[in-house]
Amino acid sequence: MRIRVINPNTTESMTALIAASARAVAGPGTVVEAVTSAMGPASIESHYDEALAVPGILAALHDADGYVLACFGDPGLDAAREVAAGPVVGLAEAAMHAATMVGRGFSVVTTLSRTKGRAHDLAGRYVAAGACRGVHACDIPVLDLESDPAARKEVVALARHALERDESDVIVLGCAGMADFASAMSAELGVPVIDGVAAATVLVQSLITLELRTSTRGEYAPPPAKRYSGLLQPFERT
Ligand SMILES: NC(=O)NC1=NC(=O)NC1=O
Repeated sequence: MRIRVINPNTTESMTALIAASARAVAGPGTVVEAVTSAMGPASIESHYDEALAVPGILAALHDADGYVLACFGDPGLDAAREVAAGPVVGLAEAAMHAATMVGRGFSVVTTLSRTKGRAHDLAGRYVAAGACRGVHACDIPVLDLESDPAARKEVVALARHALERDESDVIVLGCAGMADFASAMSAELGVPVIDGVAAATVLVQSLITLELRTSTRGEYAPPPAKRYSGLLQPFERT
């Protein structure tokens, strides 16, 4: 099977990080193709960035049996499900569901404080009330996670604080850029630390194995044919 892992930002080095995390959990019969969005923001740290990341995501939804949206804000997830010919899973969706299966309450450790509301909104959509005990931001910009040597230590310290403050028992990493922190953090903290890239890859792989794809019966039916003009003209559907 082929899983296309889409980095919705335009930073190639993050795509490489994401690819490594996805490939580490892919099964023997699974080919992971990681792609970088051809257009949009260098990183996604606001509603504006999320909005401008969606066209690049939609343009990448082809040539695979299933798709991972490799950004913790799950940008464009519902739109992607209307057009993709295979299952589509977001990082937050996968990580939060996995967290509820290995603990009673999880804390999210994410990047900028301004993205905390989005994480709360997604938790409200994906998991039962009370499952997400808190969302904490390290206020390290997404692209600095890779370049700042102190970043991992700060994220670990914040996760330790979150576990105590929230009385939670699982950590969800709130950014694809933290993917390579998960296993070392789990060993250091003694709790499950969930990387959404790995979780989403395994979930998409499972859905494909179960021969499950997004239902086209109702809300996720293909969009009605219509004209799109200007820069979005290539998205025209006939
Ligand atoms: N909460 C986040 O930092 N989300 C993200 N922004 C990106 O560019 N990739 C992410 O995963």
